[in-house]
Amino acid sequence: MSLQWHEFASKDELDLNLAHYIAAQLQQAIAERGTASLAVSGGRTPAGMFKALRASDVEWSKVYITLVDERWVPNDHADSNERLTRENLLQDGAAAANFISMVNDAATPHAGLAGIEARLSVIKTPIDILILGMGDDGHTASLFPNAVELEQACASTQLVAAVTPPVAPHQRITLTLPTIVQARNVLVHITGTGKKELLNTAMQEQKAITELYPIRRVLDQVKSTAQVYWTA
Ligand SMILES: O=C1O[C@H](COP(=O)(O)O)[C@@H](O)[C@H](O)[C@H]1O
Repeated sequence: MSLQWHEFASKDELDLNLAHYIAAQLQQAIAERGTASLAVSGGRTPAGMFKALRASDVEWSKVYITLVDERWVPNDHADSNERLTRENLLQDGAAAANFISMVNDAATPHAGLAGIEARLSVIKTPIDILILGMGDDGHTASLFPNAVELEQACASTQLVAAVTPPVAPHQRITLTLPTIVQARNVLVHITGTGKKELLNTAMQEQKAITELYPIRRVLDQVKSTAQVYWTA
């Protein structure tokens, strides 16, 4: 496993550079394979990058977009990663992209899982570009430390798994670790000195640490060189 760091002087600079890179990768995938697949994270970090990306010159109708993970809430809920993506990325030219939602009408993600798995079959794997965030507890996607479903989600042969975060709100659905690490291009998008320190801690060579932080488990198994996009 190797990590390539890109550091920026401001959030605007990070958002523009990351969006520019993703747009170029999407166009390259379209040129090579006819379509491109993109999996995006939610949370507080990506909105600015989404706005920059939607302004990029990409053949959006050839792009298939899904989420890295979703909170099990209606898609117009304030905490919905789909709502964040629709409001900030799937606008203007990018509205032509094909979006695959990660929620359905089932009462729980466990009950809805088979339907979401089937729906995601339109996404070609390995996913071309996959953008990870990281929480303050070292979770990435919705692979949470100490979640009862964590080991299953890290070993599953399925695309998605249902997860119950021990502390964070809402049950979740997440791409499984094997789905994530097979992606052609894995990007980690984080901001703040706390997250930089946390990621450096998670990457230390101690077995207890490797097992503690899901971000480490993922980055240890990524097939390509993962790239970190960071600003203070
Ligand atoms: O709950 C989630 O958290 C992580 C990190 O979010 P952030 O607000 O700290 O940027 C995010 O990557 C994930 O998609 C989301 O569901």
